[in-house]
Amino acid sequence: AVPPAASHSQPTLPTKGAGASHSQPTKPAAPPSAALATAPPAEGALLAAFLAKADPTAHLRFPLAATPCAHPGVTCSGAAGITHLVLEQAGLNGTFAPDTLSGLAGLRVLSLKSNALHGPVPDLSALGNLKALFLAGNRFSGPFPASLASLRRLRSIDLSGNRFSGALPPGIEAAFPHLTALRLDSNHFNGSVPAWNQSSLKLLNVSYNDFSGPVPVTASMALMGADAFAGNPGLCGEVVRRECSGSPLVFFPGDGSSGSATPPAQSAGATGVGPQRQGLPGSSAPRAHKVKKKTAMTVAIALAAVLAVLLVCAIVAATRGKKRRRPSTAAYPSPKKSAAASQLSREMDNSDIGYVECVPDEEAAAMMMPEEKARRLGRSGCLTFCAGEATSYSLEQLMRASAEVLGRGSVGTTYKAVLDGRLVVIVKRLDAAKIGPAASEAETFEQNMDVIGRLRHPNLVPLRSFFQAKEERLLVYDYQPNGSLHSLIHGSRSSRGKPLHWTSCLKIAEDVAQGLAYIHQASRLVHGNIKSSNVLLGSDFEACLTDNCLSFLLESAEVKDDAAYRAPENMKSNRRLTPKSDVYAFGILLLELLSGKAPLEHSVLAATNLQTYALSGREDEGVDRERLSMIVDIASACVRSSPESRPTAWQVLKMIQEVKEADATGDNEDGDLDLTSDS
Ligand SMILES: Nc1ncnc2c1ncn2[C@@H]1O[C@H](COP(=O)(O)OP(=O)(O)OP(=O)(O)O)[C@@H](O)[C@H]1O
Repeated sequence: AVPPAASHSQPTLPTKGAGASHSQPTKPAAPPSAALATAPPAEGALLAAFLAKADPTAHLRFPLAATPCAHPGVTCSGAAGITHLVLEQAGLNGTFAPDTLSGLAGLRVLSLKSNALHGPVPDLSALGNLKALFLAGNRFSGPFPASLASLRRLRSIDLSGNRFSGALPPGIEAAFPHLTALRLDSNHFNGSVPAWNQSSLKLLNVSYNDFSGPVPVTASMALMGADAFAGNPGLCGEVVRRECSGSPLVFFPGDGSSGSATPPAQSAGATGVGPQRQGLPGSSAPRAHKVKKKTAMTVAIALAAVLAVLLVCAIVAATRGKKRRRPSTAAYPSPKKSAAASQLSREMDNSDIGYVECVPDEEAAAMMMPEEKARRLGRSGCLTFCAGEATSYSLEQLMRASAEVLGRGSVGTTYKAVLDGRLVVIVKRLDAAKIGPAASEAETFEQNMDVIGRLRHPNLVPLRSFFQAKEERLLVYDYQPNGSLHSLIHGSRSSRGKPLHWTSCLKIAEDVAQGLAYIHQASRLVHGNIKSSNVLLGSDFEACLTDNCLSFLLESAEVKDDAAYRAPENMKSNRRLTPKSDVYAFGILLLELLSGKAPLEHSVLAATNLQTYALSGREDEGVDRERLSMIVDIASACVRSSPESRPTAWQVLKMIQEVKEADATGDNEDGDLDLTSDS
């Protein structure tokens, strides 16, 4: 993207605490009294080393080595030494040399704004006290300085108006817990925009880059407005008011149903949307009738390639003298009996994993497979890591992990596994008997997992990696330490649950709506199994949806004990799941959250006064009743019988946020929500 000439007329971030204005070159960064302090002699030398490269023409004429604190732009503070270095519009036209400023351990503010520095930014990870970094308006190039990710005190970062390029490092959205301002505009960054959700964030600008894909739906980012994302033609989503067109999904070719036997044409007609653009379809009908010849051939070739690779791998493994693990003959462990941790491979009672047949010889794999796929398989010993994230454990480590069974859900058994005694993950082992044949077809499974694995949002439990071989399929998720919303609301059997506090309800409702809106807009996916046991609480008690979009795995759309969340249109007719089915389930969840009661069956909904039902058991003190009933109104809109008249997840999110805002400001005037379906 070519940044507009005017882009730098935008206000730049103030150099907080520095007292320096943009138009006042190298003005001292702190009150004069601070300048009386002295920096350790070594700091003067480091500064001199920096300037030797950054200011090759000695434009600044710094009397550095001896008395750096006396120079304009340098502030020192007692034992901390140099705390502020503000060299703005100082004519620096060289490079930022490594091992120079990174030695200023007490540095809190570094501003090199509006110079002509070029080349990469060196490793700054030693600046553990840095709170503000301003490098705007230079010619820095290379990737986003990855070393910044370890500077957890950083609050303001301005890299705008440079020549940085490439994708932002994975996990960068969580690197700065106190982030207040981030400017990356007018660079050449590409890839997806991370889901920053720090409540402290007041300014974010990623405009005029080459970012693409959906703008994540988070409360903080939604506040920024479209301008913050302008000039990235590939961005889409509600925030930039551009529809995300074309689904990256490649599911069962020609099949438009989701766990349904409904013919595709009927399903598509019912919603007016083509089968490739909606939901995660599953199929119980014989695939042979549905798959076109060409696709069948492609699949056959791919399968042959996979088999060939497995064969080559097996030979390689055998010649390397790798030991196969003995398959265990123990029966499936019962969830109750398996409280004590044992090795995951033993818990799983499966020989296929033990074969580790697909520990591929990279060269052999490359001969048989497309380069990209071979690279991925080669990287992780057949564990595929999602969203381009680095391999952080191997299949072997996973198999060695101590594990306990947490439960058996609709698609398989869930284990909590501890890898090498430190990393805790959740492993979902899919049950071949419960998965539809189409979903378990290798190529389809991988493609779907690839798509689902790309979902990254603070309110979604991320799928980190997956594995498949023969009949075996594993999904690895982050462990969420604080239990499920179901346990929180209903308690254990011994302790009767009661409705959660109003502010918790509001926060959880917003979190879940954010995650859901993201799923719907990001890839036009459908969650397919919204319920309180699939809402887990993260380390900060943030609510996160899990089992995202796994409904495509199910052989049939039948859901036994969770029927209450099922939208009426999916009850009998087996119509495929749509975003509006998710909205229905969300409405039921909202009523469950407010009332503290079990989810309401559709058959009794119509005859129930939802306001009385949801609010009668609540004992809120000092809470405006009006707000409570506004949330019930939102839930009522979600559970309307006709899918068309339900709001979208995005509209639901906006309404919840309105209530939350009104609650925070004590505002009574704007109490009316627009609950019409096309609001
Ligand atoms: N990422 C996770 N972190 C912590 N606990 C988890 C995680 N994922 C699942 N669990 C817990 O494991 C248990 C079993 O989950 P599982 O998904 O197998 O069953 P379910 O949610 O009851 O059914 P379904 O498959 O229909 O979603 C649940 O109690 C759930 O709270």
